[in-house]
This record gives sequence, C-alpha cells and structure tokens, in this order.
Amino acid sequence: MTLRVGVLGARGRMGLEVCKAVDAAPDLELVAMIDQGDVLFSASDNHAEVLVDFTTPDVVMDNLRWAIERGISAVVGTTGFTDDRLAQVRAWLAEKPEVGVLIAPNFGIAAVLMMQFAAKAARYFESAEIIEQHHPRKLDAPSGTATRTAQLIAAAREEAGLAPMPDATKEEVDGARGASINGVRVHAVRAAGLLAHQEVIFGTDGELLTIRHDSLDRVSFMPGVLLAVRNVQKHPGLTIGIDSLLD
Ligand SMILES: NC(=O)c1ccc[n+]([C@@H]2O[C@H](COP(=O)([O-])OP(=O)(O)OC[C@H]3O[C@@H](n4cnc5c(N)ncnc54)[C@H](O)[C@@H]3O)[C@@H](O)[C@H]2O)c1
Ligand SMILES: O=C(O)C1=N[C@H](C(=O)O)CCC1
Repeated sequence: MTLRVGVLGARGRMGLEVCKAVDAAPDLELVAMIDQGDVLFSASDNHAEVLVDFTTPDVVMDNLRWAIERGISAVVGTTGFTDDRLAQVRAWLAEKPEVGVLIAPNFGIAAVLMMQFAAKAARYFESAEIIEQHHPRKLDAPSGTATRTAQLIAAAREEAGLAPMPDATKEEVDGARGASINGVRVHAVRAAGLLAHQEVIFGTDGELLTIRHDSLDRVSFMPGVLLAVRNVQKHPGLTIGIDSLLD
C-alpha cells in the first residue's frame, strides 16, 4: 500500500523538489500537483491522504483550512506562522481530532540540529545574535528558521534566569541593530548566490561561540519532508518542527 500525497505550490522552487522526492519514494504516490489553483496533475480516482504545502505566507492558511475541513493531514514548510496563526490551526484541528498537521520552519536535519545546539548553548552566554542569509527571491524576513531559533534562545535564557543582554548602542538609523524577537536580535541578509544559511553568535567575557548552518541545495530539505509525510497521520493535532520525529 502506498501513501497518496498531494503537493501545493508544485511549480515553486521547493514544490518541484518535493514532487521529485515523492515520485522517487516507493512507498509514496504523487496523486496531485497544484499551483495557484492550476491542477498540474491529478489522479482523480485517488484523492490525497497527505498534502504538502510550500506556497506563500498569504495563502497557506486558506490551504490548511481547506485540508483540515476535508480530513486531510498536512505537512507545511511555508513560513510566516505567528502565534495567532498557530492558535487558529489548533482551533480548526479541535473540530477534526483525527487530522495531523506538521508545520516546520526548516526540514533540514542539520538545520534542526543547529537550532537544538543553539537552544542548549543559550544559557551559558550573556549575548546571542542571529544572522540569517537567504536568496533574494525569498518573500519574508526574518526567516522562519531565525524566528524559531530566537524563540528557543529566549525561552532558554528565561528558564536560566539570565538578565537582558548587555547593549549600550543607540540606533542612529532605524534597523541598524536588526529586528528584536523576544529580545534576541535577528539580522536578515538577502543576496544573489545564497540559498539558506544562518549563524548564531554567542558571546561572554573572553569567549565566542558561532554555530553555523548552510543549506547548499534544496535536496537538503527532502529527508525531513519525507519523514514528516510518512508520520504526520500518526500524530493527530499540531506538531511544530520535526524534532519529535527524529528522537
Ligand atoms: N520549511 C522549510 O524547510 C523550507 C525550506 C525552503 C523554503 N521554505 C518556505 O517555503 C515557502 C515556499 O518557498 P519557495 O522558495 O518554494 O517559494 P516559490 O515562490 O518558489 O514557490 C511558491 C509556489 O507557491 C505557488 N502558490 C501561490 N499561491 C498558491 C496557492 N494558493 N495554491 C497553490 N500554490 C500556490 C506559487 O505559484 C509558487 O509556485 C516559503 O514560505 C519558504 O520560506 C521552507
Ligand atoms: O528559501 C527559503 O525561503 C527558506 N525558508 C525557510 C525559512 O524561512 O526559514 C527555510 C530555509 C529556506
């Protein structure tokens, strides 16, 4: 028995890669490819059991509501998930308790480890800042990965009872110190030639630690996406990140 998978955003940079990966997996069947309302391919007798969404932050909520209402589980890589959006997804899922939705800001295994290492390191350093670097066609800033990393660092600092980070700087130009996410500064670089990269810089007296992750090819995200596709139905409700699937 194969698991029937549909891909939303199938013409996009990630969607194309996901279609290839699903097509190549013997236990998965690519039954639908949809992009901006165009059905590029549909095996009409076999509706999707799991939808994968790599679209844009402005359409992903409509896609998710559509899937959940129809009892279809979803794996979502699209970014832009605020706390309010996550609360809305949980509310929809409460009406369909059998449905699983997994939303991950980054499906790269090394990226997941980078976030875990950053969360572990956070309590030992006075200062922490994030520099994310992406291709210039990326629609959102900061990246979902940087936002998640900042949230994890902030939570670890709070749990350890750390004081606010030392910073006497007055911004002479708006934005010079980046965005603040829960008190953690995040700087977004966009440049041709980049794909998806992040540095987390930790500092304390006389010592620095830099944790760096580089996605050099979108194939890097595929093992994580396929892991989520294969497991999402076994995890009803909302799951954030693929960490729990890796343990
Ligand atoms: N979680 C991760 O590991 C990860 C990795 C890479 C990218 N992303 C995120 O995935 C998203 C997509 O990235 P991308 O680089 O592939 O973007 P992209 O612009 O190349 O692709 C998005 C695609 O979605 C399509 N689309 C728009 N509205 C749609 C709708 N209503 N229904 C179906 N398709 C629709 C567009 O036509 C486009 O082809 C972004 O939010 C990006 O940040 C996440
Ligand atoms: O290319 C993108 O866009 C990426 N988006 C994700 C993010 O915002 O963190 C993951 C990395 C690639």
